[in-house]
Amino acid sequence: MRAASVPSSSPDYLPRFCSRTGPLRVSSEHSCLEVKKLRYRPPGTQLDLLSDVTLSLPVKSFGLVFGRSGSGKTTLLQILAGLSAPTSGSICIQHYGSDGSPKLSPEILLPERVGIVFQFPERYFLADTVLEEVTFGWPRQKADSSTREQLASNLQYAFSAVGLHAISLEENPHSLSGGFKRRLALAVQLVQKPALLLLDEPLAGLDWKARADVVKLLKHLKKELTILAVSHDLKELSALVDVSWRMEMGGILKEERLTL
Ligand SMILES: Nc1ncnc2c1ncn2[C@@H]1O[C@H](COP(=O)(O)OP(=O)(O)OP(=O)(O)O)[C@@H](O)[C@H]1O
Repeated sequence: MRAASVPSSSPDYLPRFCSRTGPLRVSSEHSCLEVKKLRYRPPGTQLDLLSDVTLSLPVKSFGLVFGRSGSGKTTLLQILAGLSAPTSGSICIQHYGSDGSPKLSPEILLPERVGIVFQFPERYFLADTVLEEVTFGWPRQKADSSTREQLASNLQYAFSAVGLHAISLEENPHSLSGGFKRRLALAVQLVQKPALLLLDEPLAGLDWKARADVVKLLKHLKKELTILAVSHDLKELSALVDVSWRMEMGGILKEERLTL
């Protein structure tokens, strides 16, 4: 739960975040995705693509990273998704008590708990049917009954979360409309029940109707999920954004309120 705006004299240990309505703090028991001093220098280079990136995103909220092309936004998502190892720094979930102090040690966020939807995800569809696309890589014969039940329940959750019920499971993913392809790409990640969902330009390449549908869907999803998106579509996503950061050239991240 988020409390109203607090005076600047509030203790530093209370996590604050920037929103469209001004500085807010989280006042009851809560958890945050916390990225601390993340630095990334690709092996064999002398160039830091990310420089001491630090951010805090309350769970079940929507964070947005924006900034110029080439500033390092996609690199940040790739590191958070575990696709490349950071040179230094940490990525954790920290739980806080109602007094604002950390409870227990931070929980390291493992890559298997992070879902990522790349830009133009439909280009990476592999299967001939919607069902195969969502269940790609699942155990076929050897799963025991409790695993099968869990997988079925995850499938139900993912389809219901993205509103894919109207689509036949036998449909070819490539024959879906642009908006439904994007829903399918989200379902492929949601079926893994991620603790963090990363989105790279979630509206890119969609027509106005599909863009509005995806915004509506993300608004619904953020009630249950922690979402961090990278986008240039600030105006359309602004209604969803709880915290925003500008990525500057050299991979320097600064919290900054959206001004539209
Ligand atoms: N492995 C690498 N080695 C060296 N430079 C790299 C490597 N990967 C990316 N870069 C460079 O790092 C910079 C940041 O790239 P990145 O794709 O993260 O930027 P971006 O902010 O997402 O850009 P865009 O908005 O155009 O997608 C770019 O200049 C890119 O060319």
